[in-house]
Formats: sequence, C-alpha cells, structure tokens
Amino acid sequence: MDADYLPFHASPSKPEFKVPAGAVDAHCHVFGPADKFPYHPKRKYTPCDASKEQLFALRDYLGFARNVIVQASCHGTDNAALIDALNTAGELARGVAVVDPAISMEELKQMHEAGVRAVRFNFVKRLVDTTPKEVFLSIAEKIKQLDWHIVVYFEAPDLEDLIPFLKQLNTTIVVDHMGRPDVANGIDHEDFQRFISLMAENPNVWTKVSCPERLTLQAPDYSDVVPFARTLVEKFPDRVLWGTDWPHPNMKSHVPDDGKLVDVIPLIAPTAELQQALLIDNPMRLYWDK
Ligand SMILES: O=C(O)/C=C(\C=C(/O)C(=O)O)C(=O)O
Repeated sequence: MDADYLPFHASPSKPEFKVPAGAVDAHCHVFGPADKFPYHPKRKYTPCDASKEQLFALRDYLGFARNVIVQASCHGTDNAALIDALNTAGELARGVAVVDPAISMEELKQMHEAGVRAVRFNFVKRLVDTTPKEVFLSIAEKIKQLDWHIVVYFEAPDLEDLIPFLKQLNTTIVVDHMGRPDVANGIDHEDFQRFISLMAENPNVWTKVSCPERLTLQAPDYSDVVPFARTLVEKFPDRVLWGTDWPHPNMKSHVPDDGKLVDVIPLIAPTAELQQALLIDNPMRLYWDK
C-alpha cells in the first residue's frame, strides 16, 4: 500500500436511510488480495487489499441486495479478481471490465458468462496513461456483439474534447461520478451545464450520481455536492445510478463513512419513486434484465 494511501473505513456507521429492498450498489471495487491477484505493474497507485468477502459484508450491512463491481486501474486489464468476485456472488453481482484491444470474442463471452456487462474507458490522467481513441473504438465494436455498454471516467475539463468521441460510441454510455464537476464553480457553470446538455441531447448517456466524498470541498460534509446530484436525478430519473465507490481508492481529504454516504441518497433522490428508479429499476434494467 502506498505510504499516503487511506484505507477504507473499518467500522462505518449504520445508515439512517433504509434503502429499499433489492437496492443495487452500482459502483464498487475489489482489490486483490495481492498475494492471489497481484496489482498491475504499470498501476499509478497501490491500494490496500479490499476483498470480495469484505465487499459483500458491507453490501449486507448497508442493506443492499446486489453489487456492480467495477475494474479499477490498479488491476489494469487483469480482471481476475473481478471475475472471482462475480463467480462467488452469482446473480447478486455484475461486472464492468477493463480489457485489452486484442481480447478474443471467446474471452469476452466467458466474461459475459461470469456476469460482466460493460467495459470501462478511463480518461483520468492521474490513473492511466493515454489510450488512443482508435483502441477504444475497436473495443467498442467488439462488445456490440454482447450488447454490453461502456462506462467512462473523465474529469469535467476533459468533457468538451471528449464529446465527439463519445458520440461515436453508439451504445449506452454510463459516466462515472457525474463527470467529476468542480463543485466550487456551482451548478450554473458552463462545465456542469455542458454535462447536462450532453445527457439532454443524448438519451444513450447515463451517469452515476456518486462520489460526493471525492468532489466535496468541505469533507465530511457533502452538502456542496448535493445540488449537482439532485439536479441530474430530477432531470434524468431513468438514467442515473448510485454506488458507494467502496473501498474508496485515492482518497486524501478523509476516510468516507459508507453509512453517511448512504444517508446522502434521500437528499439527492427525495421521493420514493426517485429512489426506486435510482437504486433498483435503473441498475436492474441495465445490468440484469438484458
Ligand atoms: O474508484 C473510483 O471510481 C475513483 C478512482 C479510481 C478509479 O476509478 C480506478 O482506479 O480505476 C479515483 O478517482 O481515484
């Protein structure tokens, strides 16, 4: 583990908000254990181990029923830890993989059998080296045969240049963490308005209204992020997902309490109908009903 790496919260609080039965944690990871699933040699950070057993125990503790487990950059294109967790969880988990462009259809079909339903394209410069867009487009072409979608992770200043590429993908796109808006700019800033326009003009674009802990300027108070997430939930109620982002890699400001993150949900989705869509209907339609 990196010397400055903050491990996940050892004893998160019990949420006050009771998530509805069948709720899905639609963005989380498994890390290692390193002695069984080594971290990628070209990784940009080395996390603490965060096992499938710990993830599933948190799922149950917070009151969730299912997980969508997302491949993180510290494992590169070696999805073994992800697949192992999917094989253990069976119907209670689905996965988002990071793949090499040379991957065969046979390998992709095996991943599908394990529960993978998407690939992830990561554009965050502190996490990955730049990948030529042609590489991503070749992967996007391959996964069409499996009806998978594409999860993208980028930062708000990068969106304008990315839009032409995103429009080439011609499939469902799920944007991690609202495209990481700079909350200091407020929701009327051109960057966040550009993201709203992207979703308004492209019905194939979804977003995760997650990670207030990464975006807040006043940790552990997440109220400055609520307007961003609530705006997206209310404008696009059928195209939003929520996740804990456990085990919270690369946190520097604080160690998020997962129970407190769950308690943000009723602030960003203030009605039972919005919570049902955010936590159950949308993730089930995207990851289980296909
Ligand atoms: O876990 C997250 O979604 C956010 C981060 C890391 C990754 O996504 C990753 O390593 O793939 C981050 O912002 O450092």
